[in-house]
Amino acid sequence: MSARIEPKRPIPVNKPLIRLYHHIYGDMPQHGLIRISRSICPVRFTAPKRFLSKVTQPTSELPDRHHIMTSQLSALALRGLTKRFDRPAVDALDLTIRVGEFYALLGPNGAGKTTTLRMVAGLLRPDAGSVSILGIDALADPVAAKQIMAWVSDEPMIYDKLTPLEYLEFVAGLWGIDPRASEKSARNLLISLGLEPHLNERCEGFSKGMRQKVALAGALVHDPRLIILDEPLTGLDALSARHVKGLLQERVRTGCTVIMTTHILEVAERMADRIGVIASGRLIAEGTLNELREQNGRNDTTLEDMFIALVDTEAAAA
Ligand SMILES: Nc1ncnc2c1ncn2[C@@H]1O[C@H](COP(=O)(O)OP(=O)(O)OP(=O)(O)O)[C@@H](O)[C@H]1O
Repeated sequence: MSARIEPKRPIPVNKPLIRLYHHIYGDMPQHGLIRISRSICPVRFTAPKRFLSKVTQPTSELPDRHHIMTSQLSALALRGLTKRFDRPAVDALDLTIRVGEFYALLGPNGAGKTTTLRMVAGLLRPDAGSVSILGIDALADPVAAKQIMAWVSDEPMIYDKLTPLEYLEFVAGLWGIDPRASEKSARNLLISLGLEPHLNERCEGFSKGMRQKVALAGALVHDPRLIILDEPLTGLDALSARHVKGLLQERVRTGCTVIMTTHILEVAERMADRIGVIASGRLIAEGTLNELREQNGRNDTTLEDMFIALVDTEAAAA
């Protein structure tokens, strides 16, 4: 059932909104910041100009697309990245991902994948080490890093009082993009994910898979060059998974870099240019599928067999 949002209705500040806001601005919103203004671009920020200027002002260090494609920059370089909770979760991790790669980060439960990606996305402070995103020191300049990066968590962060189109307008507004300029690409993005029949329905009635797709579309609104996804295909039906995979492959074709964690090894096998396997917070194997096969002396084996053998060997040595 379709439920249009009434114009000029204030949006209460709630948890998903706070998480989204915090992710982009690294700060907390206050009550009354957000107001729906007009039906054509219904979602507007009223107060956070000081934050908007942070994300919209061109950063001189921000590399342009041509420079990214022609330089020797890494899309992501982690050096000695370390995070400890009660024990080490990420242990002096070194990882380099090239521009334009589709990289699958694999590992058993608790290996440190999400913790690594949360540090890259600026949601968790490392105890030690460095994070460089397209040459930008993400720890020293997190706002500049976020301008060129998308983070899609395994728990979709969407504001479900809005329709998908309004949500994307809202996110575009957070990035300081004129909603009129972003409307067409937002619509196309949602359609490419199979959400056309639901463009004007409130997200609150959506299934988990539909919410995941809206969250993915929202993360791509500012045209990021590095897309980081934590388990993006879990819980998606076959058609939805195909839509998501198609969208990610399309982005890679246009020069974006994608880093994805997944437990669905067939997806990594089919889609990834390179695969990294981590266990106990350390990289234990990396390469193309064929390189991994060569390294492990298993010429015709599946990724699943290789993964299980690698993880078993690591566990036995620990
Ligand atoms: N906020 C936290 N507080 C305490 N321990 C944590 C926290 N977040 C993660 N950990 C611990 O850090 C380790 C790595 O967790 P992480 O979520 O990064 O693993 P993962 O590889 O993403 O696992 P999964 O495949 O199950 O999602 C685990 O031992 C986990 O219990």
